[in-house]
Amino acid sequence: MTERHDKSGLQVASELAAFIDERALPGTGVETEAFWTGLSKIIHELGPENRELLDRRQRLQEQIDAWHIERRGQPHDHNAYKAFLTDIGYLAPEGPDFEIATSNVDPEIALIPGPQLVVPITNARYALNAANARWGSLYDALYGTDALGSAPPAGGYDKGRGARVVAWARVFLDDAFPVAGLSHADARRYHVRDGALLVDDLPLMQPEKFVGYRGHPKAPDAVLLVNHGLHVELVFDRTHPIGSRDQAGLADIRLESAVSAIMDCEDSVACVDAEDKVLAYANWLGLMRGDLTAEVSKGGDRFTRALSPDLTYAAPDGSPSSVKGRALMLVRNVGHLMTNPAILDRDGEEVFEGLMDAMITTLIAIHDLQRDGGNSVEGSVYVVKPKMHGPEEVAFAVRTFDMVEDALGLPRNTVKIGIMDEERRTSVNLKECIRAAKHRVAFINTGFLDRTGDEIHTSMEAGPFSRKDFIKRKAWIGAYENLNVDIGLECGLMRKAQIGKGMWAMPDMMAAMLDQKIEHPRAGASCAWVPSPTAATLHALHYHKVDVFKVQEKLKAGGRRAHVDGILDIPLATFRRWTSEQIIREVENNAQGILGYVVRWIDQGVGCSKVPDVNDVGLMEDRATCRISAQHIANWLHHGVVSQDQVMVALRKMAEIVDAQNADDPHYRPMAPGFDGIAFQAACDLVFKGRVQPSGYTEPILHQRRLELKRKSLG
Ligand SMILES: CC(=O)SCCNC(=O)CCNC(=O)[C@H](O)C(C)(C)COP(=O)(O)OP(=O)(O)OC[C@H]1O[C@@H](n2cnc3c(N)ncnc32)[C@H](O)[C@@H]1OP(=O)(O)O
Ligand SMILES: O=CC(=O)O
Ligand SMILES: [Mg+2]
Repeated sequence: MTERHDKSGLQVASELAAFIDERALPGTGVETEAFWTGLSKIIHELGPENRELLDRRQRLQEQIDAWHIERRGQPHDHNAYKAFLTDIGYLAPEGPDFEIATSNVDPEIALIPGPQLVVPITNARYALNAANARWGSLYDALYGTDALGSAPPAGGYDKGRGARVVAWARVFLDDAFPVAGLSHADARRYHVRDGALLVDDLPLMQPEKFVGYRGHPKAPDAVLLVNHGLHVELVFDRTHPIGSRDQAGLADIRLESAVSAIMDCEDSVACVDAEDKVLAYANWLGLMRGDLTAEVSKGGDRFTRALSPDLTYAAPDGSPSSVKGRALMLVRNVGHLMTNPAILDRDGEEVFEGLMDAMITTLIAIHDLQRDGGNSVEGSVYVVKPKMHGPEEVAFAVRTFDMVEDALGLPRNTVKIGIMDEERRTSVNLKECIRAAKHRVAFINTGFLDRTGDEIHTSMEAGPFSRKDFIKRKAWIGAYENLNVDIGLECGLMRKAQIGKGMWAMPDMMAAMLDQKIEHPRAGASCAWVPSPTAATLHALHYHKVDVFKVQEKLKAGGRRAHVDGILDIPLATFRRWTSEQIIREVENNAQGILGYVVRWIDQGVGCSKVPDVNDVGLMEDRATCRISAQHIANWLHHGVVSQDQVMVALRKMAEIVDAQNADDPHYRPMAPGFDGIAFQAACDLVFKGRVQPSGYTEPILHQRRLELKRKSLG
């Protein structure tokens, strides 16, 4: 039984109440009474509206289901479908042109295209690493991954591999910072004379790209360069193992990498109650106060990880200068769907978690607003709001933050919103969604993973979908990605807000990422998601190659390339000439991803995992990828592509494989041979009850099953 305190009519779990009263509020200038009264007002005034929005989602889904059921067996009539979606209000009329009016936006959001790292906020060690991933070693990223074609060797330093890394990095320098008549590969000396960088004795072709140095101008310890807004630090040290072998003494090339980082309270975490929410909020507090630390033991060493300081330099003229040492941090709140038992309302009902997140994460960010040299130099708070369906839900988020600002005494529009374009009703009404947040919007982003899950769920009754990999190759996704950029540009996001693209979900496949993710900046994205600091460093190279603002200018001049009609093209399996092996392999692949993810979520509270697929490629799995896999099996089950028995056989077979994959984890509880644990049951629920989950989300089942496990372990 949770111990609770009455706070202005709210029944608040005591650990959350203590956290707010004793840790979050002090130092913000917000009175305890004002906070709880404000939260109570928000919960009681906005709660019913929140519920109504969810009911509307449900009603629309039922209408869409019925439309497809009535027409089963008939050819799809696109025009009739579109007219129907307009009639029921799923497709809203598009209003006149406008430009966003977001103010006080930090340069990392408005002016510096670059990687955006996402990290589960409940893991302090990773969260600190993410904040510090503003800077990363190019040499390490190339040496320590498969980026140059082969996996890193075990054992000591491989000189041949090191030489290849150095040569590759010199080509990067030649591309980004050319010197007329000299390759960086042949350079022997970097020095500063009369405010200019000389490589040997030659200037850069674009001398303005030299922006600072550390140490003596004649033999600097570091040189700072900038290209397309991203900094590059050349580190010189002739005593360093690498620098000592380098003719110019170049020991490393450090790249400005994760320009921004999303501290995630949503799909990469497992927060089901007050205990979990306090962990998430406490880490956010540490980041906003700047005093978060984590004890790390690694490779036999133990050390304390803290936030990196800014980097200080002399500008070319010798005056002191600095560059940010940490990524600009955004916080992802949960969406409008879930409730959480951490707080009960005056009727004893769980409150909407999104309202709680809005108030508490903003309160915590006041610690940053009140200090210099912290996160936002512009005095803004950046909240990423996921899984919103259409303009009315965006408007609701805006009103929520209006009330939060009033309660916390913050100037209007202090809170900026990142709109995840990851539900179909948002994609098809994107312009109106942006309009609804025109004073707050700091980014739009194509969260294609959730978006794929919603694609399947929305049209569940339309027929069987293509195999997962083929869904990605159909017309809808190109239209969705293009229209997101086109509308973002049309609404004036260029140089005011980010236009972002989605996650690279294969964390170990860095060669493939280097090859493919350049398409994101080429498509006009000013940021795109990466799963790790190393991926951020490698993805940064793409923004050195592509001048995103030039691309955006060209795209803007060209107008819209895609239309809602393209987005509405449902990626059903048209020919269905699958062999039974292909069908089983598809189901097993999905089952493996679900089980590998769910077993750690339920049993260990880990919200994001790397899970091998059937080809043994480690995939980043979070709630959104789980949503896709579960919805996919649910869709094939519903249309008789596979039977319930076949799915159960696949789940059991893959559970054994997942058990074997986790054999080295001392905390792991195998699912086989009993298949009667809560985690296995949760995976079965996700699949067999997937069709009736709200929008196909996995949260309700995951939360319920994890709470069940927590209750059980407490006896
Ligand atoms: C659809 C969506 O919503 S996508 C958004 C949600 N997804 C995410 O947030 C992905 C975040 N990424 C992760 O959680 C992890 O990278 C995983 C689970 C994919 C892989 O984790 P692991 O197997 O532990 O990674 P791996 O062993 O390769 O690397 C661990 C090291 O990388 C660091 N690391 C890995 N991911 C991150 C990250 N996202 N941020 C910061 N550091 C990270 C760790 O701190 C650790 O370094 P350390 O020992 O110095 O602390
Ligand atoms: O949140 C991101 C997604 O792809 O979903
Ligand atoms: Mg998502």
